[in-house]
Amino acid sequence: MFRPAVAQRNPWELAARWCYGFAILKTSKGRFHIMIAVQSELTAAIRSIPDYPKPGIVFRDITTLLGNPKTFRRAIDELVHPYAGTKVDKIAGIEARGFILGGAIAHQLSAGFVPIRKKGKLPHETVRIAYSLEYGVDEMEMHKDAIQPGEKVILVDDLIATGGTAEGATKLLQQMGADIVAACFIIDLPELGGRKKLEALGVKVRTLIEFEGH
Ligand SMILES: O=P(O)(O)OC[C@H]1O[C@H](OP(=O)(O)OP(=O)(O)O)[C@H](O)[C@@H]1O
Ligand SMILES: Nc1ncnc2[nH]cnc12
Repeated sequence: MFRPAVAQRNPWELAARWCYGFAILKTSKGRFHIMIAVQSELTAAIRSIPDYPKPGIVFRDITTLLGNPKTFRRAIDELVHPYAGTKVDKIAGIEARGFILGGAIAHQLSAGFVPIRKKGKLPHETVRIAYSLEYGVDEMEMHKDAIQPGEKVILVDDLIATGGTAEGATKLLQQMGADIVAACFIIDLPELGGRKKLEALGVKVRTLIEFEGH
């Protein structure tokens, strides 16, 4: 039977719904403010080094963020919170800085950790892929038995620039049949278009802060 949406509802139910909506609004607004504060804190904790490793590149050095217990914890908490309480089987970390973040995230989510390494470093049977990055080309690999088909995996690295590295890692994981929940980074260099590369492969991208330029 047709029921007008509002008129026949109990006024107490309407009031309860209104309060609930207000609470959500308040909470998300609160979270928005917290996020801006966290973003400034994380941005300030990163050291920028011009012309490293090549002229024209501003190297975004996260060692300063990692060395500060408060900002290291904040970054990990922010990367973890959307997945807290959800089932994640493995965190795949990209060598080298993705290992530091990925290990901490895996611990928080009670997930396993899978290293994606530069070629020639892993001792057992591997799958390998060539990839290009902002300042060169290389090859990366992972152990063939590191991921079982259908496992839920989060890919982690410190920074996405051209997206060549993360794209290579995504392709390796997809080859192994991983169900990639998301790819997470502290830093995005949006002008270099990495996010779009991953999204074109059907991967959700989550980043905490952005820097202009290279
Ligand atoms: O989006 P892209 O253009 O591919 O660049 C991003 C990659 O570059 C950096 O690693 P780097 O290659 O410098 O290796 P490292 O962590 O071993 O120093 C960074 O940690 C990412 O892995
Ligand atoms: N500008 C940059 N800073 C740090 N790591 C990077 N990897 C690619 N580009 C980078």
